[in-house]
Amino acid sequence: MNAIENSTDPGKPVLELDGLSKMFKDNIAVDNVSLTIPAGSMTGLVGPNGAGKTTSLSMAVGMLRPDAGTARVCGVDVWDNPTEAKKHLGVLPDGLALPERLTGSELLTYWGLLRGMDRATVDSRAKELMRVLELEEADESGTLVIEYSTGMRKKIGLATALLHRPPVLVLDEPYEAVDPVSARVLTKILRRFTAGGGSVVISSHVMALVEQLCDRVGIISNGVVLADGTLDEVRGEHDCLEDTFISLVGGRDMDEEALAWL
Ligand SMILES: Nc1ncnc2c1ncn2[C@@H]1O[C@H](COP(=O)(O)OP(=O)(O)OP(=O)(O)O)[C@@H](O)[C@H]1O
Repeated sequence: MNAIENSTDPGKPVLELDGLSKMFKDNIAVDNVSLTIPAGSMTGLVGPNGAGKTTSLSMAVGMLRPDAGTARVCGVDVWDNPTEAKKHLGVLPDGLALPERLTGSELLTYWGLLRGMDRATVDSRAKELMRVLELEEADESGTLVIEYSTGMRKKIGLATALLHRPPVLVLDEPYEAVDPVSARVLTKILRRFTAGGGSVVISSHVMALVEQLCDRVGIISNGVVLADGTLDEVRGEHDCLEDTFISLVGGRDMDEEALAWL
């Protein structure tokens, strides 16, 4: 597979979330979320803690069954046809569920073969990913994934998402715990990926990062999408995304009396 086979007509919807909803007991975590992600775009999903970002993304990629609504990737329903849908997806979930008693490159080999990739392609891509993501040294010293730091786990998770070069990447907080040098590398990788026709959805709390990286943004709060569109559309007349975010989500300050014992 190469970038051409995996790219889609620019602007064509590649990820379509329609009316996704999820309740945990009596808590409405996600309430009728609909989002359309066009090919070649980089979309940032932002929202306060507990807003429903992870729940929405988990339903979008077939990791959590919605109570209602549908998710389609490249036209394939994620729940009706999960095997086909997952071929089009690279996913960095919140918290990795990976075999951990392997080195990074062993994990990538296992992952690639499981996805039906040929051995030579898996080997060369795994080697390159390990080098670019600066995990090579850990690999050479035989470090197992279970011994990785939080940031290293994030990077190996990204490598598994990228390995089969899917057309759509869904990454839950990919920059969290990643050092600044690796963050730059990651930005380069994601930019190259979208320049080649790929589409990316990331969740993040860092408005400046989303503003710098993404061309589209969705703001979610209490399980509801409050705004979505191009960065300019969502920012509207505000100077920056953070101002839009606070005006929609509501800012709150700590009252002077709180934590007086500190
Ligand atoms: N497995 C679960 N069981 C019960 N409640 C859950 C579960 N997962 C999430 N929730 C609840 O669903 C709501 C949305 O959580 P979610 O993790 O999607 O938010 P988030 O926007 O990703 O938050 P954060 O930015 O803090 O990671 C929260 O109220 C959370 O407590």
